[in-house]
Amino acid sequence: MSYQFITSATLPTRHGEFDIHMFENEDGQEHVMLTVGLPVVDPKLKQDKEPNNALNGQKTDDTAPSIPLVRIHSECLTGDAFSSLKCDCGPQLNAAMQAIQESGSGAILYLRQEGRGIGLTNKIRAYALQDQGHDTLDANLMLGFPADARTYEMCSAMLAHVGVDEVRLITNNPDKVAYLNDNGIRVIERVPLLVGVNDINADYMATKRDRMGHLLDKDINTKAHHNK
Ligand SMILES: Nc1nc2c(ncn2[C@@H]2O[C@H](COP(=O)(O)OP(=O)(O)OP(=O)(O)O)[C@@H](O)[C@H]2O)c(=O)[nH]1
Ligand SMILES: [Zn+2]
Repeated sequence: MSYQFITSATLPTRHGEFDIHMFENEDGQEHVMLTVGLPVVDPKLKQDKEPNNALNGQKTDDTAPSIPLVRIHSECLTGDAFSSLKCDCGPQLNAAMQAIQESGSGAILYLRQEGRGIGLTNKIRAYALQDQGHDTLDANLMLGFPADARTYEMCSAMLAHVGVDEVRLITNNPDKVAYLNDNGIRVIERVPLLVGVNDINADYMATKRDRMGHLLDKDINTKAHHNK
């Protein structure tokens, strides 16, 4: 699948101003990238790596803070827009936007892969099964879906648009780190992000840790009481 840049504009937010870039694949599926301090690379200059780096004004030295801070965020309408307490997505998105603004250089890749890639209606079907006592992973399997149906293949094209091939990645999900490292984007550092844990989603977080390989503290339940 190929991904094409369509258009961009500025986007002022309560965290600060971002540039918002729109990408589309052949099926018309849209993905969104918010950036700070990352000039667009002229595709005509792409063959020559050194001039691009100089053009970007980044990576002029090799110290970690000059490497852009990047968050790959999968769409979660219920968490991102409706303040759902069933997951940690909304607080994660806000914390990442804030951290990227403070760092002065970075990107949010907002991937339209709602419900770990099964879509919103199927995620709500999975929520209905969770209302009956099944966990997030079993609910997906009971509906005939894999535990996680996402891909990160669009990330390379999106990051190439702003000349980024090394990142400090904000995530607890080792799949994202592995995917980037295997596909030409070097993850220099994984930056953990533990926000938005509460009494309602503590079991969901524990399932992600115990059954889905997420790199989360052992004492999530304790954290729930002072990290709302
Ligand atoms: N199918 C399904 N999707 C869910 C459920 N809860 C959240 N999601 C989706 O899961 C995605 C977020 O995935 P998470 O596992 O929370 O986090 P992650 O992106 O893998 O990892 P981090 O980078 O550490 O946040 C979003 O697309 C949500 O819509 C659920 O119970 N079932
Ligand atoms: Zn969510």
